[in-house]
Amino acid sequence: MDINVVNALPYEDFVKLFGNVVEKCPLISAAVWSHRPFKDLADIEAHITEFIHRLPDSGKEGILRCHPDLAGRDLQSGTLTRESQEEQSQAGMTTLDSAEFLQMYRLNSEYKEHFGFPFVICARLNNKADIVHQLSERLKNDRATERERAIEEVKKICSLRLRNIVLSEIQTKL
Ligand SMILES: NC(=O)N[C@H]1NC(=O)NC1=O
Repeated sequence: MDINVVNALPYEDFVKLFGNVVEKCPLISAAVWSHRPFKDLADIEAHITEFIHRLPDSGKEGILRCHPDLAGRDLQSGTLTRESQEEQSQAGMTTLDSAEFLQMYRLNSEYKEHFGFPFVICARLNNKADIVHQLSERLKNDRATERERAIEEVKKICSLRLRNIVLSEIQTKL
Protein backbone atom coordinates (compact mmCIF):
# COMPACT_ATOMS: atom_id res chain seq x y z
CA MET A 1 0.00 0.00 0.00
CA ASP A 2 1.19 3.44 -0.86
CA ILE A 3 1.26 5.61 2.26
CA ASN A 4 0.61 8.63 0.02
CA VAL A 5 -2.79 7.14 -0.81
CA VAL A 6 -3.58 6.93 2.91
CA ASN A 7 -2.28 10.43 3.56
CA ALA A 8 -4.58 11.78 0.87
CA LEU A 9 -7.72 10.25 2.40
CA PRO A 10 -10.32 12.62 3.79
CA TYR A 11 -11.10 11.75 7.40
CA GLU A 12 -14.39 10.10 6.46
CA ASP A 13 -12.57 7.52 4.32
CA PHE A 14 -9.71 7.17 6.77
CA VAL A 15 -12.16 6.34 9.57
CA LYS A 16 -14.08 4.01 7.27
CA LEU A 17 -10.86 2.13 6.52
CA PHE A 18 -9.17 2.16 9.94
CA GLY A 19 -12.15 2.76 12.27
CA ASN A 20 -12.22 -0.72 13.76
CA VAL A 21 -8.50 -1.39 14.21
CA VAL A 22 -9.32 -0.90 17.88
CA GLU A 23 -12.60 -2.73 18.39
CA LYS A 24 -15.62 -0.38 18.24
CA CYS A 25 -13.39 2.64 18.91
CA PRO A 26 -13.52 4.71 15.68
CA LEU A 27 -12.81 7.79 17.78
CA ILE A 28 -9.17 6.67 17.93
CA SER A 29 -8.60 6.60 14.17
CA ALA A 30 -10.59 9.85 13.85
CA ALA A 31 -8.20 11.45 16.35
CA VAL A 32 -5.06 9.96 14.80
CA TRP A 33 -5.96 11.37 11.35
CA SER A 34 -4.81 14.76 12.73
CA HIS A 35 -1.22 13.50 12.63
CA ARG A 36 -1.00 13.18 8.83
CA PRO A 37 1.18 12.92 6.89
CA PHE A 38 2.21 9.49 8.15
CA LYS A 39 5.63 8.12 7.25
CA ASP A 40 4.38 4.57 6.96
CA LEU A 41 2.06 2.06 8.56
CA ALA A 42 4.27 1.79 11.64
CA ASP A 43 3.83 5.53 12.11
CA ILE A 44 0.02 5.17 12.16
CA GLU A 45 0.38 2.35 14.67
CA ALA A 46 2.71 4.44 16.84
CA HIS A 47 0.16 7.28 16.95
CA ILE A 48 -2.62 4.86 17.92
CA THR A 49 -0.43 3.43 20.68
CA GLU A 50 0.45 6.89 21.94
CA PHE A 51 -3.21 7.91 21.98
CA ILE A 52 -4.12 4.86 24.05
CA HIS A 53 -1.25 5.36 26.46
CA ARG A 54 -2.23 8.94 27.14
CA LEU A 55 -5.72 7.92 28.22
CA PRO A 56 -6.57 7.88 31.90
CA ASP A 57 -7.21 4.47 33.44
CA SER A 58 -10.96 4.92 32.93
CA GLY A 59 -10.36 5.51 29.18
CA LYS A 60 -8.25 2.38 28.89
CA GLU A 61 -10.92 0.40 30.69
CA GLY A 62 -13.46 1.97 28.32
CA ILE A 63 -11.54 0.54 25.36
CA LEU A 64 -11.54 -2.89 26.98
CA ARG A 65 -15.31 -2.66 27.59
CA CYS A 66 -15.86 -2.12 23.85
CA HIS A 67 -14.58 -5.66 23.22
CA PRO A 68 -17.02 -8.55 22.96
CA ASP A 69 -16.50 -11.58 25.18
CA LEU A 70 -14.75 -14.51 23.59
CA ALA A 71 -17.44 -17.08 22.77
CA GLY A 72 -19.96 -14.70 24.31
CA ARG A 73 -23.37 -13.24 23.58
CA ASP A 74 -22.37 -11.47 20.34
CA LEU A 75 -20.87 -14.62 18.90
CA GLN A 76 -24.04 -16.54 19.77
CA SER A 77 -26.31 -13.94 18.21
CA GLY A 78 -24.16 -13.28 15.13
CA THR A 79 -23.55 -9.64 16.06
CA LEU A 80 -19.74 -9.66 16.24
CA THR A 81 -17.86 -7.22 14.03
CA ARG A 82 -16.40 -8.87 10.93
CA GLU A 83 -12.88 -8.59 12.36
CA SER A 84 -13.82 -10.10 15.70
CA GLN A 85 -15.78 -12.90 14.01
CA GLU A 86 -12.70 -13.87 11.97
CA GLU A 87 -10.40 -13.71 14.98
CA GLN A 88 -12.67 -15.70 17.29
CA SER A 89 -13.21 -18.27 14.57
CA GLN A 90 -9.46 -18.60 14.03
CA ALA A 91 -8.97 -19.24 17.78
CA GLY A 92 -11.57 -22.01 17.75
CA MET A 93 -14.22 -20.05 19.68
CA THR A 94 -16.92 -20.84 17.10
CA THR A 95 -16.53 -24.60 17.45
CA LEU A 96 -16.59 -25.09 21.24
CA ASP A 97 -18.52 -28.07 22.55
CA SER A 98 -21.06 -27.40 25.28
CA ALA A 99 -18.64 -28.15 28.16
CA GLU A 100 -16.01 -25.80 26.68
CA PHE A 101 -18.63 -23.15 26.09
CA LEU A 102 -19.79 -23.38 29.70
CA GLN A 103 -16.19 -23.17 30.93
CA MET A 104 -15.61 -20.00 28.86
CA TYR A 105 -18.87 -18.51 30.11
CA ARG A 106 -17.95 -19.15 33.74
CA LEU A 107 -14.38 -17.85 33.44
CA ASN A 108 -15.47 -14.75 31.47
CA SER A 109 -18.15 -14.01 34.07
CA GLU A 110 -15.76 -14.44 36.97
CA TYR A 111 -13.17 -12.21 35.26
CA LYS A 112 -15.72 -9.47 34.49
CA GLU A 113 -17.13 -9.52 37.98
CA HIS A 114 -13.62 -9.26 39.41
CA PHE A 115 -12.19 -6.50 37.17
CA GLY A 116 -15.23 -4.67 35.77
CA PHE A 117 -14.07 -5.13 32.17
CA PRO A 118 -14.01 -8.13 29.84
CA PHE A 119 -11.07 -10.49 29.34
CA VAL A 120 -9.24 -9.40 26.19
CA ILE A 121 -6.60 -11.43 24.38
CA CYS A 122 -5.33 -11.40 20.81
CA ALA A 123 -7.32 -14.39 19.55
CA ARG A 124 -5.27 -14.78 16.38
CA LEU A 125 -2.14 -15.46 18.42
CA ASN A 126 -3.74 -17.95 20.82
CA ASN A 127 -5.57 -21.24 20.54
CA LYS A 128 -8.42 -22.52 22.70
CA ALA A 129 -6.14 -24.04 25.34
CA ASP A 130 -3.97 -20.88 25.57
CA ILE A 131 -7.07 -18.74 26.04
CA VAL A 132 -8.49 -20.84 28.88
CA HIS A 133 -5.06 -20.98 30.53
CA GLN A 134 -4.52 -17.20 30.24
CA LEU A 135 -8.02 -16.46 31.53
CA SER A 136 -7.37 -18.48 34.68
CA GLU A 137 -3.85 -17.09 35.17
CA ARG A 138 -4.67 -13.43 34.57
CA LEU A 139 -7.54 -13.59 37.06
CA LYS A 140 -4.77 -13.64 39.70
CA ASN A 141 -3.42 -10.20 38.67
CA ASP A 142 -4.25 -7.01 40.50
CA ARG A 143 -6.48 -4.60 38.59
CA ALA A 144 -3.75 -2.14 37.46
CA THR A 145 -1.48 -4.93 36.20
CA GLU A 146 -4.34 -6.60 34.41
CA ARG A 147 -5.53 -3.35 32.81
CA GLU A 148 -2.07 -2.83 31.28
CA ARG A 149 -1.80 -6.50 30.31
CA ALA A 150 -5.14 -6.34 28.50
CA ILE A 151 -4.16 -3.09 26.73
CA GLU A 152 -1.04 -4.84 25.44
CA GLU A 153 -3.39 -7.40 23.86
CA VAL A 154 -5.48 -4.60 22.31
CA LYS A 155 -2.27 -3.32 20.69
CA LYS A 156 -1.50 -6.76 19.26
CA ILE A 157 -5.03 -7.03 17.86
CA CYS A 158 -4.69 -3.53 16.39
CA SER A 159 -1.34 -4.32 14.80
CA LEU A 160 -2.68 -7.43 13.05
CA ARG A 161 -5.83 -5.63 11.92
CA LEU A 162 -3.74 -2.83 10.42
CA ARG A 163 -1.63 -5.32 8.51
CA ASN A 164 -4.72 -7.09 7.29
CA ILE A 165 -6.14 -3.88 5.89
CA VAL A 166 -2.94 -3.11 4.07
CA LEU A 167 -2.76 -6.60 2.63
CA SER A 168 -6.31 -7.08 1.52
CA GLU A 169 -8.74 -4.26 1.90
CA ILE A 170 -7.56 -1.00 0.49
CA GLN A 171 -8.87 -1.71 -2.99
CA THR A 172 -12.21 -3.13 -1.92
CA LYS A 173 -13.23 -0.54 0.68
CA LEU A 174 -12.55 2.60 -1.29
N1 LIG B 1 -12.51 -10.36 24.36
C1 LIG B 1 -11.61 -10.44 23.38
O1 LIG B 1 -10.44 -10.73 23.57
N2 LIG B 1 -12.07 -10.16 22.15
C2 LIG B 1 -11.30 -10.22 21.03
N3 LIG B 1 -9.99 -10.67 20.89
C3 LIG B 1 -9.72 -10.66 19.58
O2 LIG B 1 -8.65 -11.01 19.07
N4 LIG B 1 -10.80 -10.20 18.87
C4 LIG B 1 -11.80 -9.91 19.74
O3 LIG B 1 -12.90 -9.50 19.52
